[in-house]
Parts: sequence; C-alpha cells; structure tokens
Amino acid sequence: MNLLQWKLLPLLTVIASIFVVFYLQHLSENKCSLLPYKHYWITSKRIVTPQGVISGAVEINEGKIVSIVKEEERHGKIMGAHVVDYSDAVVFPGLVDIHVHLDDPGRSEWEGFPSGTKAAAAGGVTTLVDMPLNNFPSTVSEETLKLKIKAAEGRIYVDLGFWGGLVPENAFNATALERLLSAGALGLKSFMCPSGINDFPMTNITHIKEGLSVLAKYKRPLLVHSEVQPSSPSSTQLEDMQDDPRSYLTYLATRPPSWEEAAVRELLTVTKNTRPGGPAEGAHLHVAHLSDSGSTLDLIKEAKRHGDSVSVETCTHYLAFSEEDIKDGDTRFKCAPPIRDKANKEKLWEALMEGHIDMLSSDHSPTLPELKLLDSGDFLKAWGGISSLQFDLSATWSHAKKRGVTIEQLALWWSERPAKLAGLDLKGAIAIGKHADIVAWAPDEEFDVDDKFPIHIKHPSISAYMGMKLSGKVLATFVRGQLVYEDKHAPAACGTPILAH
Ligand SMILES: NC(=O)NC(NC(N)=O)C(=O)[O-]
Ligand SMILES: [Zn+2]
Ligand SMILES: [Zn+2]
Repeated sequence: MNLLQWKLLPLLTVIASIFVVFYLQHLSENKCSLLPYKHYWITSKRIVTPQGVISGAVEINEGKIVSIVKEEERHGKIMGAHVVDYSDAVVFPGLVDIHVHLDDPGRSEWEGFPSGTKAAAAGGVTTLVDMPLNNFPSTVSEETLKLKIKAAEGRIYVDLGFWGGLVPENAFNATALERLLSAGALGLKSFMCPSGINDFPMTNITHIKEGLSVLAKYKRPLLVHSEVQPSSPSSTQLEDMQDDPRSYLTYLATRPPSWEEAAVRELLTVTKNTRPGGPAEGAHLHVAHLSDSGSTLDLIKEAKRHGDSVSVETCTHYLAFSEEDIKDGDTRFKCAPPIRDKANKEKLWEALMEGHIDMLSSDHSPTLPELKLLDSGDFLKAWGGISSLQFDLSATWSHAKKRGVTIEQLALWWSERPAKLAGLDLKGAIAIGKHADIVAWAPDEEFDVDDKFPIHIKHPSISAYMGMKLSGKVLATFVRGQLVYEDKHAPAACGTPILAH
C-alpha cells in the first residue's frame, strides 16, 4: 500500500499541474485577438500618419496608440518589448466605411452582422456605420435602434455605429428624433426618391429642413440619398422602358444625372441655413454616393464656396467601373444612382484629387442572389445595390495607383474624413491617443478574386469584384489593438457598438 502511494503521488502531482497550467492558459487566452499581448509595438518602413509617411514604430497599449517613434529615434525604446514587424508593408489607419447596409436584424439572410463585419475585418475596415434601412424594422426610432444594438452584441468583428432614419413619420416629431439621437444614432439618413424598402418612405425638402433643425442641436449630420424622380418622366425615359431590360443602357437611361442635380439643387435651398449664424448652424448635410461628376458636383462646389456645411462622398464602384464595362444582364452592377460613362468616372477621380469630393464609402448593399435576378438579367426588376465591402481598400488602390494618388490621400478619403463626419474622435488616424485601429497591407501584392479566394460577405456570387485581379493585399487588421484578422479571424467577435453621446 505504502509503496503504491509513493509511486502514485508524483504521477498525480504531474497530472494535477498539467491541468492547472492548461486552465491558466485558457484563462489568459484572449479570444478577441490573434495576439496574446496587450502592450506591443508595430514596426514598418511605411507608417501612414497625419504628419506623413514615416519609417518607425507605433506603441500600442490597452487598445490605444500611446507613442509613435521614427526609426532614428527608436533605438533602445523597444528593446525587450513585443514587436510585430511589417517591414515594407504599409501600416495604415483602419478604414472607416460610413455607408453599409448590413441588413441585421430582420434581413440577416441578405448579409448580417457576423458576415458583414468579418468581410470588413478581412478588408482592413475597422469601423462601419450601418444604414437605417434594409434591416427590418427600419431604424427610425429609439426602440428600433435598440434592436440593432442588441443584435450586434457578441456578433460583430469590427466596431459598428448606426445612422438613424429620417422619414415622414418622425420628421415633424422633434421629440421622437431627439430620442433616436439621444439613444446614440450618429446622425440621420433620408431618401429623396423611393428607397425600395416599404417601411422607409422618402422625405421631401420640408421634412429635411425639419430634420436639420433638430440635428443642429446635436451637431450631427444628415446623409441624403440625393436623386429626385421628376413628376412626369421624359419621353426618352418612357421609350427606354420598352427597350431590352437586359441592356445596361436601358437601366442607365431611367436614372439620368438630372435626377441627382434636381435633388442637390433642392437640398441647397436648405443647406444655407447651416452657415455660421444661420438657423441650422451646427447641422451638416452630406450627399451620399455621388455618381454625377457634372452639374451636380458643380452645385455642391458652389454651396461649399458660400460656406454651407456640406460634404460629399463617392463610392468605390463609381471609381472602378464605367458603363462601358458592364455587360448586358450583369445585374451585380445595378445600383442607384447608376454607374455612368468613362468620362464621368475620370472626372470623379479628378474631383477627388482636387479635393471637391471629400471621402469614399462602399454603399455595400447586398441582397439574396435570387433577387439580383442573375438568370434573367433584368436590370429593371433586379435589386439595386452593389456588394463590395471586403474590397474597399484593394479596389480603390488598384485604380488610384495608376493615377498617381498617394497613400496619404487614400487615408484621408477612407479614414480621417469619414471618421470626422461620423463624429468619431478616437478613430481615423494613426496618432497618439486614438484607438489602435490599424491595417497592414502590401500595396504591390496582386491577387485574384475568384472561387478560391476567401470572401466573407454572405453571398460572394454577387460581389462586384468577383473575377478580377486587384492589388493591395490586406495582411492584418487590428481593432482597438486586437488583431482581429490575419489570414483568419480572431475566434470571438469583440467589436464594440459605437453610440453617440
Ligand atoms: N435600399 C438600399 O440599400 N438602397 C441602396 N441602393 C443602391 N445604392 O443602389 C442605396 O443606398 O440607395
Ligand atoms: Zn442611397
Ligand atoms: Zn446605401
């Protein structure tokens, strides 16, 4: 008996200590991050900061950027610390995509928070701001915003803010709008034409004026889908309706640039109230997804010159594609306003580079592949909306680099300015005190978006970039210091809902 005890005791001790070690390891394992530490440095020869591109190191602790040192000042400072080295790769502020439709809750079979935020993480997008429609019910009240926040709990891989909806039902009800804004909506969004969603009706200019006066108090923006359908369609539009619905040109003719121009012209009658000393000072109007680089853009430039508080975004697809590229029946490219001709695309690039267009967004607006009607290829009946979220960065870079755009300009358009519009003071730049929201990417690395490429949006078959070669490969994505993506995603979804207060 004694002998047996003496033999068993060391064995039991060994087994017990193995259990203790495993248990402790499990406790300390951070499922939110693919990195085991919270205090570390990221080094690279190309770190994009608001002061320019530097070679050096960024110190991260407890989710924030705590110091930035240039290569020549670095020696000794990071000795003995944990270092993640990206050498020649670009270390860039995480993208802030202020225009996505994640369709959750209510239509999560179209996209959903888990798949949409995984696609964002894989694409270097560290913050999303979700549109108030295509989810069900639409986000037009405090109650419906709470449904969104609840649905996001434990299901988002990047940080996520929410726009509220300005609709006829709440536009004249300042109390309801204030409750929606107090509950954390970063601003409001409205449509000047039918949205395609029954519980998200369009607003007229009076509704918009009312909305702006409430927003002024909160200093938050109104984003507008700026297309106005004329009350009597022109004869060419009626003729076009009889044309082949599979032809892209048939669809294009149904939404001419004059719709965008008419909307912006109307908007400018109320944006003058946002000037200093005006009745809506503090409010800001943002023109969503500009496609027309002609008269519509001229009107926006004029308003800016007069001191109206206005800004404008365009989207990756207007910069990457033109009418000439879209094959008949390929309804993946149907969106509103539509993708126009090559000359228009070139003018959009010029306007961006000259600073007349302020920022970029994806307007990722997926649906079920069945509703894209890829079989019949009917452009007039298919769902309007482009699926692109994961390729924001690579697609814009692939086209930008051919035009001499700098990496710093890209950071301005994709991070700094959208963060500012959404009021996200801790996002949008690699700077001391900000969240450590960072993407490391290889600008010269090319890849094919095909069946073998891991696409994380729910329905890869409707991705606008399927079948294309892109450059600018995302290597790693950090959200508040947590490595959420590097070839794979972190095990847990630890993104945070962002609420305004
Ligand atoms: N209901 C939508 O998602 N609409 C969207 N559709 C597009 N852009 O084609 C949009 O933002 O207008
Ligand atoms: Zn829109
Ligand atoms: Zn949209």
